[in-house]
Order: sequence, then structure tokens, then C-alpha cells
Amino acid sequence: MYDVIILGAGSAGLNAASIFRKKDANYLIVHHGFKGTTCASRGCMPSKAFIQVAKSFHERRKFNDFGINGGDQLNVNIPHAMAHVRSLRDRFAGGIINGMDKYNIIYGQSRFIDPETIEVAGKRYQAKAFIICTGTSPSIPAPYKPYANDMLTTDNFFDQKDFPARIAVIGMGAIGIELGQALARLGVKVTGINRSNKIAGLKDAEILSVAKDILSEDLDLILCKDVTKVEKRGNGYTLHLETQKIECDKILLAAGRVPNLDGLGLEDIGVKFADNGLPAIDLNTLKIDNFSIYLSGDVNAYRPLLHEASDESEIVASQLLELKNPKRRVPLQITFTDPVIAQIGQQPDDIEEEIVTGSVSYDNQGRARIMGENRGMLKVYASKRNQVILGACMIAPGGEHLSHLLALAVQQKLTVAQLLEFPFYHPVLEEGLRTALQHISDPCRDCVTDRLC
Ligand SMILES: Cc1cc2nc3c(=O)[nH]c(=O)nc-3n(C[C@H](O)[C@H](O)[C@H](O)COP(=O)(O)OP(=O)(O)OC[C@H]3O[C@@H](n4cnc5c(N)ncnc54)[C@H](O)[C@@H]3O)c2cc1C
Ligand SMILES: NC(=O)c1ccc[n+]([C@@H]2O[C@H](COP(=O)([O-])OP(=O)(O)OC[C@H]3O[C@@H](n4cnc5c(N)ncnc54)[C@H](O)[C@@H]3O)[C@@H](O)[C@H]2O)c1
Repeated sequence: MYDVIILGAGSAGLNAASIFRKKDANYLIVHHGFKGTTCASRGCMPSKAFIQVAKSFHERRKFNDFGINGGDQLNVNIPHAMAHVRSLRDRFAGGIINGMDKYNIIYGQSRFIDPETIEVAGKRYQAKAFIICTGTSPSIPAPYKPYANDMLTTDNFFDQKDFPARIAVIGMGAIGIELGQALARLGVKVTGINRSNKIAGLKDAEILSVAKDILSEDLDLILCKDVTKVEKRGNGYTLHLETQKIECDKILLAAGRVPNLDGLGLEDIGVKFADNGLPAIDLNTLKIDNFSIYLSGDVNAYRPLLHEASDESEIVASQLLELKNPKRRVPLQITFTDPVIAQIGQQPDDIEEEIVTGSVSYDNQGRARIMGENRGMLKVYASKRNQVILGACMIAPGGEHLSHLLALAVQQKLTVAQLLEFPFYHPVLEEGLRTALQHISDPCRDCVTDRLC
């Protein structure tokens, strides 16, 4: 009998395995499907490589203003760019695949026989505990199912050698808006369709509105509308919405992801499923009811992000190895659009106490203007009672760095005054944050002015 069997050698599973391996525990990984983790081979890494190419190409738009000639003549060689993305992807994924041999690992689809036993390729394996780390797969909504084999998803997107002239992107969550904007900047006519009035899951209506305006410069956004019918026409498709039709050559599905639980037989051993179709887990322990079975990483659909997947494996491993239980970190979600969208800590609708909000527009922020990236908005939410910083939201240049500074402030429960005690250099994008904080500490200040220099 093993101490623990881990299902899935993705980021969560391999991280859990490395903890058990270091502790000399009697563990086994059972892996099924592609090797090399979603993050490295189909997710974070190739998508950021693709976005970087698009961002670099887009820089040419500033060149005339900067006095640099010839920007208009630049062009992008998509097959070459995609080969570059794949070479980075293969390097990242290759490192992980090469390292898999050091683990006690077998391959095949598992099925629970009872809460302590699984069967893989006709052989039974028993363990005191199981960690299900099987991740997610792209969702294929009903109207697209007849053409599933021809759909682009992130499972095949980075293997494309070239892209057609018009692509409809279904879903404007993190994946859809990141890849949609990048495709548009590489010359594809992109229509982004989202069923709800959301982009990248933004909860702040004002930032959402700013984001819509900025991102509409690159792609056509159709929000709050549903595709009722998909029709194949020659080499392309017609998407029928309630009051309009969209013609496109290809469809990229980015309409969410489905946890990989099929075939595990959890229902047969008495696991109860919640309204969201997933096994009900305690979010502190990630444990299913009275079973010694845990769901870690994207498969539990709680915070489907890489750093959370790693943390969740530590949360589970620490319980099984009776180690100190790590605390959950402050929520931090970054979407790599240009400018970056980020949500940090609690958002206004989740906050139960009265709040004060400080905001700053980046439209006239000094350093952003120098960079030719002066667009966006940042909002900071603080407790009205004691001005402790509770959360923030932005679409702002340098947002991936600003959001880390704000996550630190939220996690350390800093007040607005305490954060303002730190130095803010001049001229930097962080001075915008300073202005937003001053907007809270001194509401009479003009919130759009930067420091005088
Ligand atoms: C396009 C894209 C971009 C992303 N960008 C970012 C980003 O910038 N930042 C960020 O933080 N996150 C990002 N993510 C999310 C991030 O990739 C995930 O949070 C992370 O990969 C989750 O790791 P995991 O271990 O839960 O799942 P995975 O890494 O998917 O691992 C699950 C593994 O289990 C295997 N498996 C499936 N079924 C079974 C079974 N029955 N038995 C055994 N094994 C099985 C699968 O083959 C897979 O290898 C992105 C995701 C995508 C798709
Ligand atoms: N930068 C990052 O950290 C990053 C980047 C990409 C992905 N991810 C992770 O991957 C996860 C999955 O990303 P995702 O973008 O696929 O999912 P998502 O759940 O974030 O967004 C899916 C979007 O599709 C919409 N939608 C659903 N069904 C639809 C339909 N039939 N027609 C039109 N719109 C529809 C939803 O309203 C939602 O806005 C994310 O939750 C995120 O955690 C993170």
C-alpha cells in the first residue's frame, strides 16, 4: 500500500511528487495524456511567447512619433514567429519531460475501485490517500461540437504554422483576450465574442469600461451576446448571433475549461457532486468529504492559476506529511493584455465593509506618456474604517509589476499611509499608484495629476 497516489503529472502533481520524494514517502504518480504540463506546453509559456512577438511588432506604431523611420515597412513572418514560439515551448516543456524519470511514475488511465484502490491497465494499486491533479481541458460549447476537429483551442493553437485572415475568438476570459489581442496585432481580423458582459473576468465596472475602449482598438468586441448557430461555409464559418452574423475563416474556442474527471469513477465509489458538477471539497483542505481523496490544481476550478496549483499541492502534502500548513496567498490574477489587466485581493462586490476608493488614470501619467503607453486606469480599495488596503484593479502599463507591489501591500495588511511611507522614484509608472493612494488619504487632491517636476 502506497502512502499516496498522485493522479496527473502536471504542475500540481509534479510539485506534490517532489515534496513526497524529498520526504522519502512511499508515493506513486499515475499519469495519462500529454507530457510536459499545461503551463509549459499549452498554456502560460507558449502564450506569453506568442504575446511577446505581437507586442514587439506593435511597438512599430510608436516609431514615427519617436523619429524612427521605416516602421511602416516592417512585416511579421508568422511561420517564423510560430517556429520561435514552439522552440521556446519545447525548451520549457522538454526540461519538465526530461525530469519526469526521477519520479516513481506509471502511465495509463486510472479508475477508482473503492476509496483506497485504483485500477490502471488491469492492475490494482492501493494507497492511504489520493491526490487528483488531472487539470482541465478546453470546453467545446454545443454549437461548435459538430466541427470540434476543426476548432482551434490552446491544445493545437501553438502548433499552427500560419493563421487565416479572419478568426472569431469565442470567450473573452484570460485566454481569449490575451490570444485575441495578440492575433489582431499580428494582422488577423479578430472578432471576440463573450456571452457575458465581461473581459478577463473584470469585476470593477469602471475598469471594465476602460478596458473595453482600449482593447476595441485592436479587435471587434461583441459582449453579452450568444452564438446560437454555427454554419460551415466553404473554408470558413458563419456565426449566427441574435441580431447579426459574423463571417470568419477559423474559430478559436476560449470559452472556459472543463476539469478532467471523466473515467475516474468517483461517482461509483460514492463521491457526491456539488451544483457546479464537481466533487464538493473543503476549500481549506481540498479534501472530498470523508474520503482521503484531494483535488489539487486546476481540476478543483477554485483558482486555476499556476502559482495556486503549486501552493495547493503544498497544502495537501503538508496535511498528509503532518507539516506546517501553508497559508493561502492573497488572490492575484494578471492577464497579459497590453496594457495589462490585473485584479488583486478583494474586489468591491466581495468586500463586506464600507470602502474608500482611490483611482488614477494613466492617460496623462508622466512615465507612461514618455513610453507612448499612456492609457489605462488603476483603482485601489481600502477599508473606510482604518484605510487598510483590501484590493486593487487595473488595466495599466507595467501592471504585472504594479500588481505585485499591491499584492504585497494587501497581504501585509498595509494601510494607505504605510504604503505612502515607501519611496516612489521619479519618473516611474508606480507614481500613478502613489496618486491613487493620495486620492484616498487626501480626497481633495486632483486624482489625475502626477508629481510636479
Ligand atoms: C493558454 C493558457 C495560458 C495560461 N496562462 C497562465 C499564466 O500566464 N499564468 C498562470 O498563472 N496560469 C496560466 N494558465 C493556467 C495554468 O496553466 C494552470 O493553472 C496550470 O497549468 C494548472 O496545473 P495543473 O497541474 O492543475 O494541471 P496540468 O498542468 O494541466 O496537469 C494535469 C495533467 O494531468 C493529466 N491527466 C489528465 N487526466 C488524467 C488522468 N485521468 N489520470 C492521470 N493524469 C491525467 C494531463 O495530461 C495533464 O498532464 C494558463 C492556461 C492556459 C490554458
Ligand atoms: N494570464 C493568466 O494568468 C492566464 C491566461 C490564460 C488562462 N489562464 C487561466 O486559464 C483559465 C481558463 O481560461 P479561459 O479564458 O478559457 O476561461 P475563463 O473561464 O477565464 O473565461 C471564459 C470566458 O468565456 C465566456 N464563455 C463561456 N461560454 C461561452 C460561449 N458559449 N460563448 C461565448 N462566451 C462564452 C465566459 O463568459 C468567460 O468570460 C482561466 O480561468 C485562467 O485561470 C490564466
